[in-house]
Amino acid sequence: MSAVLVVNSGSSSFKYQLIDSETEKSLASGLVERIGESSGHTTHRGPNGTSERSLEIPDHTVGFRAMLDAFAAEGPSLDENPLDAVGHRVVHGGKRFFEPTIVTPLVEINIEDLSDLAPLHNPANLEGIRAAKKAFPDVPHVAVFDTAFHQTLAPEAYTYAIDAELAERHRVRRYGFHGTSHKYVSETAAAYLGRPLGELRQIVLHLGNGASACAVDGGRSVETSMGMTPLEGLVMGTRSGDLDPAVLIHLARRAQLSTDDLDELLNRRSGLLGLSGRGDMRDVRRAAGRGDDAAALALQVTVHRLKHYIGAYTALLGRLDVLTFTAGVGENDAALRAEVLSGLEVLGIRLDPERNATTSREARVISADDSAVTVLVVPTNEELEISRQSLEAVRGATGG
Ligand SMILES: Nc1ncnc2c1ncn2[C@@H]1O[C@H](COP(=O)(O)OP(=O)(O)O)[C@@H](O)[C@H]1O
Ligand SMILES: CC(=O)OP(=O)(O)O
Ligand SMILES: [Mg+2]
Repeated sequence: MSAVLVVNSGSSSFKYQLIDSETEKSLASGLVERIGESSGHTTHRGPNGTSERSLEIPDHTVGFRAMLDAFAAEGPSLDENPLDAVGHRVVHGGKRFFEPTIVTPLVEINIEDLSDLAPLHNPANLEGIRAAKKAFPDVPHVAVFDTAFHQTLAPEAYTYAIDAELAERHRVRRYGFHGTSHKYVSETAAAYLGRPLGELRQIVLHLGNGASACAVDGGRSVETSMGMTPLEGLVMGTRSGDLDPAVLIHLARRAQLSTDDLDELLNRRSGLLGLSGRGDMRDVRRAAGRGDDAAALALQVTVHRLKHYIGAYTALLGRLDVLTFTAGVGENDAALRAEVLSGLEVLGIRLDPERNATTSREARVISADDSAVTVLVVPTNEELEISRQSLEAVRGATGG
């Protein structure tokens, strides 16, 4: 059996999955967490169940080694499942990368060059690539970019209304992110409903630690809420999402915040964390349930912003057929889904409370039978999509 190893690196963690190249079955998956802290943690799910270890993981190279140790100790054996490719999630591909791309030294330089446009993500993605190349020097490594799916945005959607020449020189425009997830989820939604992708107008809400909305017309991304960087748009775990750009100017002048301070503030100390002191939605919800006003407001701001985007994207699409929730919060937080959709009957959206409250790991309908818009929960699987695209790239390169 041959397989694809997929690495989804974040700033302080990475997720991985070993996926059978023929059957697409997940042979193993896991998570390496708290990289850079003194007490790192690995979770590995293989053929013998789940195993966990705590150890110091100073960087991604050590983290990658810890993952290989878990494969060696718990299986499945990487010798018995030779790798066709290692697929890497890379968040920012700029204007250059639209396709899954075999990683060469030049590609690495380009990914590094885009780091200032995705400071939480691209440096970590690159560290993961370098660690993986050291461990598997003879296997093709493929980068799959979050930005790729949004290459179909029209100029009026990707252009910011600032000095055109300055914007061009500094690559300032909307790129959009979570594209691998938006693509996978919108295609899965159409297949699940047995309706032609080309005829559907969809909104996908990817609500994880990072969060973004995407309007998908006939399978093409036509608008998305993240912008030049993964900071714009929805309220996220630690990121602010939308705000008046003059807030930055004001804080620079009045609170003497430097550009690095502002970067840190908006990317790492805002969103749910900034509003309520907690960046994890489960903690925010628990606190709100106990009567914590700051947590309740954080939820209200999150919900208000989501309604705003659903309305705007329905208008842009001209009609809405399918609305899908995905990622950690979208898949699991039934209360949030109900809050977001309440009052949206004007758009033809009617939730079925019982269907919404059901927990499941499968794609499912949560709208009422008389809802004009079909509302779904579809678990995302960025790793599966990356493995598919990695195999395509490798087979394309070898003409196989
Ligand atoms: N049962 C749940 N209810 C609410 N939120 C949840 C639940 N389970 C997970 N989450 C949220 O999902 C988020 C992580 O989502 P995920 O898609 O894994 O994000 P990322 O890939 O960005 O790390 C966490 O911040 C957590 O708040
Ligand atoms: C692009 C992005 O925000 O990714 P994540 O949600 O994994 O942080
Ligand atoms: Mg994610």
